This record gives sequence, structure tokens and C-alpha cells, in this order.
Amino acid sequence: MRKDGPLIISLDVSSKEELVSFIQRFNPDEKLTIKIGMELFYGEGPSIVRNLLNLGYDVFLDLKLHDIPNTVRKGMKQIGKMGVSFTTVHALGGSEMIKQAKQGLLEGASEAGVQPPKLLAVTELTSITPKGLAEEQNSRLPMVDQVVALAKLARNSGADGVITSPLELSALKKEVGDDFWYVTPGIRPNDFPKDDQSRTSTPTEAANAGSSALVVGRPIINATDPVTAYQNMMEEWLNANR
Ligand SMILES: O=C(O)c1cc(=O)[nH]c(=O)n1[C@@H]1O[C@H](COP(=O)(O)O)[C@@H](O)[C@H]1O
Repeated sequence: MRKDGPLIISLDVSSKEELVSFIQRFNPDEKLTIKIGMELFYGEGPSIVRNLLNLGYDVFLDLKLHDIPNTVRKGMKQIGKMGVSFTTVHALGGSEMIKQAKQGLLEGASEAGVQPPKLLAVTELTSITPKGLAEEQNSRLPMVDQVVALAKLARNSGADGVITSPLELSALKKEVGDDFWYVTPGIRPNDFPKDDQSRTSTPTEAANAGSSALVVGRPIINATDPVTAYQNMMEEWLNANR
């Protein structure tokens, strides 16, 4: 079963004011899924997440935990209480860390009486090049095999899905299975610069390759008209031949 998820807006801005001025551009009936990352969370604290949830937005809280299992479990317990839809760890933290992350989310959600977020494990960041993987991480594996190995580890440890570039999706689907979330950042329309991303795809390519959900930041938030940029990408995402 494929997962048909949202086009997630990565709202990588530094203040509540910027966030408010961004979301006010959209029709309030538009059901946006918003990713809050380190910049906004460290700057504004958990109230930014609570405010968005109270306004009816779906929230993806992306803090990419990577620590010893006990520390991650306790951090995830707090995140599990919040009522967000997705959250992240680094798969490189290992199987026990991922298991404890999931456990913490379930405990927190049950204590607060909310749905637990889906736990997504970041495989290899989309900014990492094959050369960087070999030379800086000393991996003997080609990128695609490394991503597949980390995704298998994540799946066997209880994660609900992975974050990966769309370029590895066909191998992942074959080797890790279809009933798993494949959430893909590194999305770039043809006319948009890659910035610090390395393994990129257009929304159509990502949809055709079998992404479950797209994560898009700068191509929307830095656009002259973010609403049109979002709508154009949504159209590509929904109309792709998948
Ligand atoms: O976990 C993520 O969301 C993530 C993983 C990854 O491998 N690559 C990646 O770009 N991201 C996030 O996805 C967003 C991409 O932003 P843009 O490059 O501006 O579209 C950023 O918020 C990143 O933190």
C-alpha cells in the first residue's frame, strides 16, 4: 500500500512574526502541513507548535534527535505529548536509539491522550554527496546501498518511515517495501537553484518515483509569491503519473 501524504512546507524562518506573515498569505481553509525545524523551535520554544496546532495546522516537528537511547526516549516522550503528525531521528543513531525513540513517542502520546506522531528516520541527508559519503563518513557502500541499509535498520527498529532523497526510492521500494513512509526533501523545480542540497528532484520526479510526502522549503518560502509557488508544486504533486 502506497502512502499518499502531504506536500509539507518547511517553514525555516527565525521568528514567530515571519511565520505569521507567511501563513496569513494563504486561505485559512487551506489545510497546510507545516514543518517546524530547529531554527524556529530553538528561537520560539514549544509554544510555536502549540499555536499552530490550535489554529488547525498539521505540524511536522523536525528536531532530528541523535543521542544515546535513554536521552532520546525522554526527549521523544515530550514530543509525543504535543499532538504533532511527524517527527525525526537520525537513523545513524542505531537500532536501540530508534526503538527507544518510538517507545518515548508512544508513552508521551498515551499520557497526553493524543495520537503519536509518525517517527521518520533520516537516512543520509540530501546534502551529502556520494563523494562525501565515501571520504568523510568512510562508507564502503555506494549511496543507494547505504540508504537502503539505514532504511532497513529503521524499519526493523519500529520507525514508521524514512527521510531520503527521491533518487533512492526505487531501490528502497524493492528492498524495504511499499508499506512505509518515504518522505523526500531536496525538492527543486527546474528553475530553482540547488542551494546546499545535493541529491535533488523535481516534484513530478519525486511523485513518479513513489514519494509518500514532499518536504519543500526555500522554493516556496523564498518565492516572490509563495502561495502560487505552493499551488504550482501541489498541482505537480497531485497530477504526477503515479
Ligand atoms: O529531515 C529533513 O526534513 C531533511 C532531511 C534531509 O536529508 N534533507 C533536508 O533538506 N531536510 C530538511 O528539508 C528542508 C529542505 O529545505 P529546502 O532545501 O529549503 O527545500 C530543510 O528544512 C531540511 O532540514
